[in-house]
Amino acid sequence: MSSVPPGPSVPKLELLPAVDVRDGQAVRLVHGESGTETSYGSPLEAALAWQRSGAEWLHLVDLDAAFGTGDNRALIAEVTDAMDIKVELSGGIRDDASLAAALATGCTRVNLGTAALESPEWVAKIIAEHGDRIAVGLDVRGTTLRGRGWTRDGGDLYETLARLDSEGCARYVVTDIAKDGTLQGPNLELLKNVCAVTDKPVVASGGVSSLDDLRAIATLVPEGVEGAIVGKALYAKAFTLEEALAAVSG
Ligand SMILES: O=C(O)c1ccccc1NCC(=O)[C@H](O)[C@H](O)COP(=O)(O)O
Repeated sequence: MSSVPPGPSVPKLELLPAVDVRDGQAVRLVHGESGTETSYGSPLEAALAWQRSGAEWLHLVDLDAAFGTGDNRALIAEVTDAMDIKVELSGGIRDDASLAAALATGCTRVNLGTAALESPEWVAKIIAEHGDRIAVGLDVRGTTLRGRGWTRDGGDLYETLARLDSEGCARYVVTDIAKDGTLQGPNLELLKNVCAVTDKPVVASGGVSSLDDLRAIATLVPEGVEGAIVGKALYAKAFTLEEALAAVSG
């Protein structure tokens, strides 16, 4: 009787299936641009489906809050409450009120973007207060950070990273906007470059299109990549979440 040899093993990579919410619907954008939405129905149904498939994390984004076109706060709280898994919340968390609402959902951590660029003193304060519950999203075009729903330039990636590191930021979520929602593969070079200048864990985001992309990201675990967010590829059924989890289970 023949047996199938195991494939090449890669280090375990955390996977964070994404639910991005716009106007009450689960959507995916291209390059994070407002107006490029493809709708995938109920955010709660999408999140429950990822949980049923074995996800340990959910990456949940309030796009309206990120763009400043309103918010989906009640729905985000409902989805988070329905999860038995860890939840990372992103989108429009920029002041005490939005932070308090996000943390009150019981999410595991929040992901700050614009605030890290525009309100450095406040961000230093909340990093000191909340430690590991605060991650910072470093969303870049080239090496220029983008804030306000990725619509405005917000400074240099490496200068900002050095500042946040010195303030004790626990984790970074790194997105190459040019890749986001495009199924063109992750920017591995960017991930390596960020890992080279920080000892803090990095979560990769944007562009994952295949199981091989996930395996390629997993090869960067020894350099500091901890996880990968997967959005469009799951909605487009490029692979199943079960397959993805098996591919990078270590
Ligand atoms: O996270 C944000 O705050 C945000 C703001 C504005 C536009 C997009 C934003 N997030 C997008 C995501 O986090 C995606 O879910 C993630 O990058 C997945 O990308 P992909 O796998 O390429 O669909």
